[in-house]
This record gives sequence, C-alpha cells and structure tokens, in this order.
Amino acid sequence: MKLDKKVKVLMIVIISMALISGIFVYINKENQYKETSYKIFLEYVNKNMVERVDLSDEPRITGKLKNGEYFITDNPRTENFKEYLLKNNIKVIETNGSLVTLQSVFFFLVIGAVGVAAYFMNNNASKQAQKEIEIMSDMEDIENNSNVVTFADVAGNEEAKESLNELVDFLKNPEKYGRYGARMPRGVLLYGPPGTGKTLLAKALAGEAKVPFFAVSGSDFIQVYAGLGASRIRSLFSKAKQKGKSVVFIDEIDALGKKRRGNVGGGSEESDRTLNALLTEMSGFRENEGIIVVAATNRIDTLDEALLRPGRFDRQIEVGLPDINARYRILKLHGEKKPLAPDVDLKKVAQETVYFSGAKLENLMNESAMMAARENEDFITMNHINRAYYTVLVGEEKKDRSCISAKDKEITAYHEAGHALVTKMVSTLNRVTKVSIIPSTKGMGGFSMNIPPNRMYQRKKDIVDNIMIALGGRAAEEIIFGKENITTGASNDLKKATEMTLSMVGSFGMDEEAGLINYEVLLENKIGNNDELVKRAGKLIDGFYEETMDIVTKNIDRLQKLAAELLEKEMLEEKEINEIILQD
Ligand SMILES: Nc1ncnc2c1ncn2[C@@H]1O[C@H](COP(=O)(O)OP(=O)(O)OP(=O)(O)O)[C@@H](O)[C@H]1O
Ligand SMILES: [Zn+2]
Repeated sequence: MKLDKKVKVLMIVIISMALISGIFVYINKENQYKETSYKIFLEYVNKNMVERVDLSDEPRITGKLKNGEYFITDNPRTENFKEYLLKNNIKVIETNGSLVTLQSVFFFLVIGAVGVAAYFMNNNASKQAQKEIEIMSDMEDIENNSNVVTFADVAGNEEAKESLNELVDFLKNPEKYGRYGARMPRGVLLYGPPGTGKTLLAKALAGEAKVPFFAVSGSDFIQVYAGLGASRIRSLFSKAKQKGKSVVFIDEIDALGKKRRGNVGGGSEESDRTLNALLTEMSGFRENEGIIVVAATNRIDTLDEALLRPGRFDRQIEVGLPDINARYRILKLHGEKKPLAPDVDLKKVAQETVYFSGAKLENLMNESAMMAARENEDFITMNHINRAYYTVLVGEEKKDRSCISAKDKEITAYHEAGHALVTKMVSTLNRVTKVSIIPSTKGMGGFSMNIPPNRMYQRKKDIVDNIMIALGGRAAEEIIFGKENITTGASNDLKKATEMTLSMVGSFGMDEEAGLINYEVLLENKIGNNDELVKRAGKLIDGFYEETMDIVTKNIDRLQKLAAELLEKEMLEEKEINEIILQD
C-alpha cells in the first residue's frame, strides 16, 4: 500500500474520532452528573433529597435529586443497599450499567468499528492510527497549571528539593545568570523507585518558579508512526519556547534512551530518531532562555550515556524511598484534610511502613478514608488504617472464605509462623510487626511483615539472615507435614532466596570459595559462563535451608503455639507475636 493511501486512512480515522468525541463530550455536558462523595450522598438520603438511583454492578452509580440535579457517586456494592434505598422512599432503577457506561460502551463500539474498518484496509495503518489517537488525546492535557504544586506539597526528599530550589531562581531570572556568564543545566534527571514523587517534584519546580509545565511520557513514543515521535518532540519544544520560560517534563525517559548494547536490546531505529530529536532540541535553545528539561526514570543504569553527557541531563538527582521521618511527614501531609481520630498514631504507622513509597503512603491514607466513609464513621481510626495497610500491601481481603479448606488454612498458618519464628530467632534486632493468614483477592495466602534494623550497609550476616527468613515458611511446612506434603506456596520465597544468594556470591564477593570476582562483569563481557556461579549458589542455599530446618526444629513448641494462635485470630500484632516467641 502506498504511503498516501495510509495517510488517507489515518485522516479518516482521526476525523471520525474527532466527531465521535465531540458527540461524547456533548452528551456528557447535557447530563452533567455532579461528582458527589458517598458520605454526602448518604446525607442527601437522610435529608430525603434523593428522587432516584440507577443501580448497577458498576463501580460508580448515578441518580437524580429532587431538585432536578444529577449526581454520580461510588457504588458501595453492599448486599442490602437496594433495600436501604427503598426503605428511604427512593425510586430504584436497575440497569445493566449506568448511562455513563452505556455512553462509553457506545463510544468504544464506534472506535472498534472504525478500528476494524481500518484494519481491513491495512493492518499496520490501524495500529498506528490507534496510537495516534491516544497521543492526540494526551496532547490536550500537556499544559496543566490549574492546580499549582509547590515544594510544600512534597514531604521528605529534602536533598532533591534543595537541588531543585537552586533552579527556581534561575527560572525566575535567567538574565541575571547570563550577566554572570553562568551556564545553568539544561536538563535535570530525577531517578529513583516508582512513586517516590519525581513527577511531583518537577511540577513543584514549575509551580515555585510560576512558569508553565509541559509533560510527556517516553512510553508514548514507542512504535509511533514513522517520524512522528521526532516531530512531536519538536512541536513540544516549540510550544515551550513560545511560552518563554517553562519546565518540560519527560517521564519514563528510559523508553526513549535505552542503552545501545551492540545491536540487540537497544532502542529501535524509531526511538533513536526520537532521542536524537530530543538531544538536538536541547542543544538548540539558548543557554539562558529559561527552559529546563526535567526527565524521570526508575532505572538510571539502563540509560544511554549520550543522555548523560555535559549540556544534556548533566544534573542527576536521586529521589529515594522515604526514611522513617520522611514517611511521617508524608503521612501527616496526606492526613491533613482528613478527620483523624485521636487514637491515630502516625509515628507508629511511619515505623511500620518500611519500603513504602510516597505514592503507597498516600494510597494508605486514602484507603483508610474510603473505609471510614463507607462505614459512616465520624473519624478515621487506627483500625481503619490497619485494615487499609493490609489492602495496600496485599490487596482486598477476600470476603468469601468458605472455599478455603481447613487444611489450606492450617498450612498457611504454619508457613507464615515459620517466617515469623525464623525472623526473631536469627536476630533479636529484627521486628515482626504483623502476621496474617487472611487471604487476599490478589491470591496471596497470608504474610509475615518484618522490619530489619536500620543500617546503611547490609552485612553478609544480614543477607544470610534474610535468606533463612525467606526459607522459614517452607521449612515449617516440611517439618510439620512431611517431605511429601510440601506445597507450591513457597515459590515466591524461593525466588527471593535465590536472588539473594546469587548476588551474595556473584556481585558482593561474599563467598570465599567463589572469590571476589563479580559475575555481572564477566557475563556482560561474555567471558565464561555462569555454571560455576549456579553450582556454588545452589550448594550454599541448600546449606542455609538445613540451618533453617535446625532453627525451626529446635523451636517447634513456639511454632506450634504461633500457628495455633494464628488459626484462632487470623492476624497477630507485634506484641502478641513477641509474647509467644520470647517466652522461655
Ligand atoms: N514525597 C512525597 N510527598 C508527598 N506526596 C508524595 C510524595 N511522594 C509521592 N507522593 C504521592 O504519590 C503520588 C505519586 O507520585 P509521583 O507520580 O510524583 O511519583 P513518581 O516518582 O513520578 O512515580 P513514577 O516513577 O511511577 O512515575 C503523588 O501524587 C503524591 O500524592
Ligand atoms: Zn512464604
């Protein structure tokens, strides 16, 4: 098929999309469902203000008030919700989906039809067209200064904030820096685990300097219609230049600028072209124009070095997981506008949320608020937070547990008790803050939450301890139920133990027999193979398992007691666990 025909197909698709989304927006405007929190909705019911509710299985439900207004709120999906409504004299209309979902079904049907039509004309064109459409839709919200974010909205991350703060003055008075002949960085790279506030920091930089914020994501550029990625980059920068001073944010930059390793694994031709366009644009604007490009990635080690050269993303700022103080501040920040009960101890919550990112902490506070609202409580209590903690960590509690046999429950109880027991036995400094055998909807049987002491470095002993903790579940299963009856429940534990053992031997030089050689370097340079490493790690892990079995066997009374308590209460708190384990 010739290119001009492809372009025609694309045009048709884009025009029909524009028409359809026009209709869609129009319909939506007509109805104007007012966003209403569930709590307010209940107030409306109590005040006898609700005329009708459209009941469905959807997560959101709609309805009409007696004053003629339409509203939309969360569907509580409780069993007697309908009865509750009827008792309050409200008309209930059962639908197989609210109007809004009907609209979207219609919407998607039409997209589907257009897509299929395009498919018949040309498979490739349709794929690209779909992508184009996605890109079109997110072009619109590129610029977004409606709710200004400032550094006050970012808790913790003090070093990153300080580093970015220097740039605020530059963004405000670029001329001043020009006068002194100072060269400001064009690009800033924020790197660190997901959800640690990188996007938030970039927004805050723009917010503090009171300049516009333009955002795109590297993943939007994957497999774009040939040449489109590059032209999109150019149009993004020309937009930014029009505004003069601004912050351009590129999330997931690794999708664009992956390290090129020979010919394999690296970026495609297309992403190379996009990356080159980005680099050209970055060196294209004058030094003191007042545009700063901020990029974010979860993995700085996979980035193409071309991106990190001077004059590009030469200022690199790590945005790490929050420590206990930062966690406390993040929790406080997200608890500010929420009615917290006096018994809520955010310091304690901060202690128990090791490895939680800012996003997870925000999620924890939000889940707690949702629970309190669902239960029509006046305040968010510690109990809500504890339950939300569970949800954030492993997913919703499975409500219907009738299908879980007594035997499965027993196995889970011994397995988790095994982890907890070994945690406390290998080091008295380890804390076990919760053990649970409540199954989650994500398919998790239970968990044992332990907090290692805060240390900058991990010692060899710490790693070995952690390997044995991971093996504790399987060891308990084998000792109680016998070699033939061990289960698949330990597969995740074995994965962790294997990873730790491999790094111990292959990366950290912590095994005398294997020596100090780093296997990653060898494999990267295609020297030798990893047979030796695998053999040695396998032998070590078997040894650790034997030791773990020893620990569990010697403490079998404690294991029995823990498991019995777990079977009775389903969830044990730190105090209860310590009482059982530390008795003599
Ligand atoms: N330090 C923090 N202070 C306050 N809130 C935070 C912090 N870190 C994360 N959050 C909360 O988490 C949300 C998500 O964070 P954000 O999107 O900035 O993370 P990110 O590092 O860009 O993640 P990703 O790498 O997944 O894109 C924020 O909107 C905010 O509510
Ligand atoms: Zn386990």
